[in-house]
Amino acid sequence: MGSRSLTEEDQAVLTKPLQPTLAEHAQTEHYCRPFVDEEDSQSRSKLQAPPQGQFGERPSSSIGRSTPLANDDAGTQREMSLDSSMKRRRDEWAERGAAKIVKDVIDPTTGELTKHVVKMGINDFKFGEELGDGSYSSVILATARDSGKKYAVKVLSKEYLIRQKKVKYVTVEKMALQRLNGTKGIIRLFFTFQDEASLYFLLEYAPHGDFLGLIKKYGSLNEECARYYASQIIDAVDSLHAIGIIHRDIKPENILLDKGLKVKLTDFGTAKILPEEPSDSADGKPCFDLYARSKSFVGTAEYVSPELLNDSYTDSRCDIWAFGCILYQMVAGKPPFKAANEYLTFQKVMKIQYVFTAGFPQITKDLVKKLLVKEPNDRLTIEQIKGHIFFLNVNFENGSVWDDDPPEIQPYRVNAGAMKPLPKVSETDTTSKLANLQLASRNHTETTPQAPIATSQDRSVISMTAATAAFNKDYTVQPKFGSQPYASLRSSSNHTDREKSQTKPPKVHASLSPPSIPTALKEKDTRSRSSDTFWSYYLQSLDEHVLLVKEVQVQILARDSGSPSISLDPSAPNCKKPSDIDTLINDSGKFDKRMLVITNLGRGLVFVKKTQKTRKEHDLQLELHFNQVEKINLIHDQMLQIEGPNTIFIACKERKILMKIWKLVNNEMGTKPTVASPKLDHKMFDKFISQKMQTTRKKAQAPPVLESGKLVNGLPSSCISKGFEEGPNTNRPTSLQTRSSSNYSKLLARSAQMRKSMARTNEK
Ligand SMILES: Nc1ncnc2c1ncn2[C@@H]1O[C@H](COP(=O)(O)OP(=O)(O)OP(=O)(O)O)[C@@H](O)[C@H]1O
Repeated sequence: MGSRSLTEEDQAVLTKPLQPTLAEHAQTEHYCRPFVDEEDSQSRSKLQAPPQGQFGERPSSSIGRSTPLANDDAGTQREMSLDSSMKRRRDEWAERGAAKIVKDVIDPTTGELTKHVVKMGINDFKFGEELGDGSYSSVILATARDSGKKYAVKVLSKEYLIRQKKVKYVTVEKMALQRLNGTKGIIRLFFTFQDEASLYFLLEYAPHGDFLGLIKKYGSLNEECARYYASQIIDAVDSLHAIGIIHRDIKPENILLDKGLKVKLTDFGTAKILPEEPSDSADGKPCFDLYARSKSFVGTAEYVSPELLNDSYTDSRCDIWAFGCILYQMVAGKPPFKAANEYLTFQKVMKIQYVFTAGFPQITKDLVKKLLVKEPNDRLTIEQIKGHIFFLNVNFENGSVWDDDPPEIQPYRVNAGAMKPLPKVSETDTTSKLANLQLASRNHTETTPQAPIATSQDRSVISMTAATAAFNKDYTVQPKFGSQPYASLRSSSNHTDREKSQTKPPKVHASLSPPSIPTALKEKDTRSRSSDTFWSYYLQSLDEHVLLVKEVQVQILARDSGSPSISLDPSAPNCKKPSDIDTLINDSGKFDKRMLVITNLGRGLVFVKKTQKTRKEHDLQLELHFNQVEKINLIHDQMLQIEGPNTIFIACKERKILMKIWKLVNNEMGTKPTVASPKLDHKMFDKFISQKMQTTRKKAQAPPVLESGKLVNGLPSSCISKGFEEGPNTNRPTSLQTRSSSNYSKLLARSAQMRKSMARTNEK
């Protein structure tokens, strides 16, 4: 490696933009003061640049990052062994690569303040621990030798940048940070310098790490903390946009916490710097087109906006989408869109497929719902966000957002206050902030989250904008049919719950204990507390997407006279929209029909209408019989595909529900049923799943594919067999631009095409 491999053009790109001009440095002179004094600077400019071994060697890291070692004895020894030509090159770089800083110096004889230009480079700092590493840089703690002040130095290997064609990101990052210098909530860039092998960004040090670390440490943040940080994040985003910069990769890892635990946005490598538009505004403020579309495939899967995936463009509203994801994550402890791999995450984002965790605070939920909206035009604007009731007591005008100390960091705990519905205001009260924001909310079109799957005509899939759940505590509801626990109903998609359900046999409750019914609903209809009314309330308050609501024919037999059965009636109409559920409820608030409801949280509910007073629901054994089922596929561990005249997909988190259905459908196909034993079922299913998982894992990042030509996660399997060879699925999401973006673009384009052609085939 080394400079010889660089073309002149590369050198020009790398050298020129990264050398701040005197004018640029003049802005930062007051920050430069700690580094040098007059005397030092003179000698320092003559100092030798670091030896090749220190900064010029190929790094051992697989991605080829260059990490400066501490300037220690080892370095001195290596320096002794340098040959003279290397020393000469290094000296040249010390001169050429140093930053020129304008510095105020008091003349000792006259006492006058004069400006001097001094050079600052690698030898002015002592390097310490690595603070973090990104996809194309390492960030190292550096201490100024003279003042002892701490800085974060972002080190980028020139060779890696060129090889990976990332030079433009560095240029963009520098330009964006220079434009933003001094903006509240943005990490400060003091200056940049370079040596033969690396580029260095001298950044303000954020000693409390990144926001992801904070969320992980506490698991989640309570509303007060979430509000405190959300107000800073949105205010920083507002400032960015006001000066024509779109971040495009906002995520918790790119939000640092400074010494006062306040927000500092960082990592502007994939930012979009907007050109200034002609403006006739009287205030003379620069004008930018924040809706100018850009086609770059940048961002991070979990925070990427749906318009980039669906329509291949983004604008400033992608930052608002990311803000919505982060707000959700603060309270829920995990991002709203997360799957086993990026492909599946994209699928969720494209379909706005997310659910609120149990007990998610109402007001925060309202804001998140209005941010995670597919159509960018329907997303709240920053102004509307600041006016949302979530920020009722936050004053964005007087600087208190940045001046106030952070509250004590506490995780979110469900509390009665958080579950209160949004306060109402009168239409006539237009003076208060509350009124404005309520009216703004009213005018805002609420977008219905879409059903997670929508590819096959045959599939009976509907989506439901769920009304707010009012589950004050996590609960386990276990309807008991006969001696066997049948379905475990859980209030959240919480992993812990799931894990528990996978390792322990399910708890058996004596009777079905209902989740708490929202007070408002209780008031609305107190006619009946019968189980069917309960279920209707329950369904309406689910924070889930209903995948299937199907009328069923029920034949209930006494326990001792054989297996009772429930069969899906293929001729019975499917519910097409959520309000259809209401049509199935009669005047006295009871279901007229028998229904099977499958939801995406694993609440595969079978509502069985009691036919005889004497018979209790929990004494029934249920079976599902699907007429003319041709084939049943376990698409992955949470989804069954049942093929036949009515092909349906059933998504369940609860494996035992899938297991039961799978087994019973198999039975319908002629396989002898095994003796129903929940334990046995679990074992069999565990075995099946672990085999499935092993095969899946072997296929690296590719989503599970069963057979070619079959739909997998809503897409033909042929679409998804390639393109995921890069990058492991780590806990810390990585930016997309660091991978081969063409893979994703191609993949998405191909899958869109396939979906279209499948839809056409279905129509025919
Ligand atoms: N100023 C700073 N102070 C403290 N730590 C920092 C600072 N800048 C960066 N870091 C740490 O280094 C990590 C990587 O930094 P950064 O995101 O700027 O690198 P990158 O190569 O641009 O990453 P990405 O993969 O997101 O593109 C951050 O997540 C953070 O933990």
